[in-house]
Amino acid sequence: MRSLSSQLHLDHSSTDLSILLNCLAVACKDIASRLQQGAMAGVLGSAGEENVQGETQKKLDVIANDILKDYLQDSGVVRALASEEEEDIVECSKLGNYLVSFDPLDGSSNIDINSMVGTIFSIYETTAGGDISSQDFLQPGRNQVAAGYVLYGPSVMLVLTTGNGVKMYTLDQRIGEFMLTQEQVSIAADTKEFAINMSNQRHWAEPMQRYIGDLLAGQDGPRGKNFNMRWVAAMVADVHRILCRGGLFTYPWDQREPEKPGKLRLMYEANPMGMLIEQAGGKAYTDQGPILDIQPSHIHQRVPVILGAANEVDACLGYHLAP
Ligand SMILES: O=P(O)(O)OC[C@H]1O[C@](O)(COP(=O)(O)O)[C@@H](O)[C@@H]1O
Ligand SMILES: [Mg+2]
Ligand SMILES: [Mg+2]
Repeated sequence: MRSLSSQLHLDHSSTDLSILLNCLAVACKDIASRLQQGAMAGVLGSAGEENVQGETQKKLDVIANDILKDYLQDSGVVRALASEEEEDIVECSKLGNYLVSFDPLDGSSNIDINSMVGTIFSIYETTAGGDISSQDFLQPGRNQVAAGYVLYGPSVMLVLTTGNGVKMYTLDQRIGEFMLTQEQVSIAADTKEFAINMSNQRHWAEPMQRYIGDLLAGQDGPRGKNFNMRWVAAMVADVHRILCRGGLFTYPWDQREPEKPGKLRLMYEANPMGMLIEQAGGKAYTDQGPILDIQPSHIHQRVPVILGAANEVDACLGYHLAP
């Protein structure tokens, strides 16, 4: 069995990138241990504050954010970070060569019901030595040098790409190490499973209404096959299922808040998941084009997301192109 650090060494990741990835892994082990304590440590429930997105923060959103910030600031290799829970970027080390964006706890509505949550991260290189600003973060997802997530489920898993496929690691709790458990993750091009929050159906655009309507029609409809549906309400867990057994995930545009073109955040949800999905042979799009080609305009920008099995993403996009 190979540990994360041995694998990073074999992958020829630059030393600084290995330091950064190991540092993220340690921070997530710390978060996992707080989650495991749950109600016993008094960490459940609301923090009584709102984040920059106007969402009520859970105590664990704040705790996970602080843990990641502390470890990354002390790593010596991070120039600055951006987080869902921070309005502005946070400067780290002047000598650092990496920019890290993260969602400290994805799926936080699951915390209080002891269901799955995760940490999602996206890494860019930077040469910005002097002043650094949020502008330095506004690079297309195509420029990411690494992306991944840690899923806090029945087992704790790290899923990582450094641009050469996707690997899965499982935390061996006895020795406190992430061990390589799947070397080549690959998503089948076809699927019979989709993930969407159906309660928003009436708010979607007409092409998405038609597409999902045809999936629901099953073998009697134009698709000629029955589809199953799953929704964990944590993108990290829904994407993990897709990497494990295929499927399509979408959080589409809807008309509820016209100034927000989607719910999911580009820099620390859509881009890192987009890189993982593409690296596993799937597709990651908005209704306009590939997520990874978007030129971001804001660190907290939102986008519609359609990702997963390549042929099914194409099928969904076909409805958006059709007259
Ligand atoms: O509650 P909804 O509308 O189904 O939204 C669920 C989506 O919201 C998110 O939870 C947003 O993430 P946060 O918990 O980090 O805010 C996604 O992970 C998930 O796909
Ligand atoms: Mg999230
Ligand atoms: Mg979050």
